[in-house]
Amino acid sequence: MRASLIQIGVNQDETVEARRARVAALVREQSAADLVVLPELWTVGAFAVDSFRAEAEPVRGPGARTAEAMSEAAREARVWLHAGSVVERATGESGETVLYNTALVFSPDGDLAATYRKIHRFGFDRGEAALMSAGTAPVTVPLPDTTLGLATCYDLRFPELFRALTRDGAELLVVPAGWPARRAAHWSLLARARAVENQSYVLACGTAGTHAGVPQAGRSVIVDPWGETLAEAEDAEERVVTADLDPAYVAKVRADFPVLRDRVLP
Ligand SMILES: NC(=O)CCC(=O)C(=O)O
Repeated sequence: MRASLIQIGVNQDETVEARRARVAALVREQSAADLVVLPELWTVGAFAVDSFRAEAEPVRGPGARTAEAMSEAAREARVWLHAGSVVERATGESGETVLYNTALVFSPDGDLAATYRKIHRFGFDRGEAALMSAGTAPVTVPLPDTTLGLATCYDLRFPELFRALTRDGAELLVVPAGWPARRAAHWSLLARARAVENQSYVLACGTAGTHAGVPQAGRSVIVDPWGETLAEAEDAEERVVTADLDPAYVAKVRADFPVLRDRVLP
């Protein structure tokens, strides 16, 4: 199974509309892959919090511009597409507008197979944490040969989410992100840690460029269930990171070194 992460350059000299069209073309170029992954909030920029409200969009129906473009790109390339995340505009219980940081997964037929609303919002009391609502449910997505577990950026710091995904059957943990260069060391370390402790592949796709004055780490990485790095972007330029994964290797690592069996706490 071939996985390609597209480390999108997110710079504010490009309009969201132009970036959406450019990214759709990049996805279509990846027709040799089985699974393509995009980063977090690549339309607007994960740190461009002042634009979140204006760029929010539904994930289905009229006005779902990113979902529509990504569905079409997945169908044309015939790939599973984790399209990163968008600022989702939804309606709350009292009819008010609420925003979520929502990841989208499309099948090779272009169907929206799953959505995941980011559970851990970044910013402490500001930015995303103040503007967006939190998701509440871990999400796994069955593929023909494996199961994806979904997490987004800051979620990477919360091992209990990954353990819940593993309990739910995940074997490929997919983490779109807009991770800043300043904390690049944490990114690489945590991606490998989540792979080793869950004996899973980790596909962690960051952004390139600088948005809202925050230089991005890039360094998208694919780690195998033994903690070996299979492919990694060496910098924060826009590039594609590709590796061949063997879904059966997850079961082999878990059987040969059965640490998950020794869990004591739930
Ligand atoms: N967009 C994010 O979730 C950023 C997370 C981050 O900067 C960090 O965890 O450090």
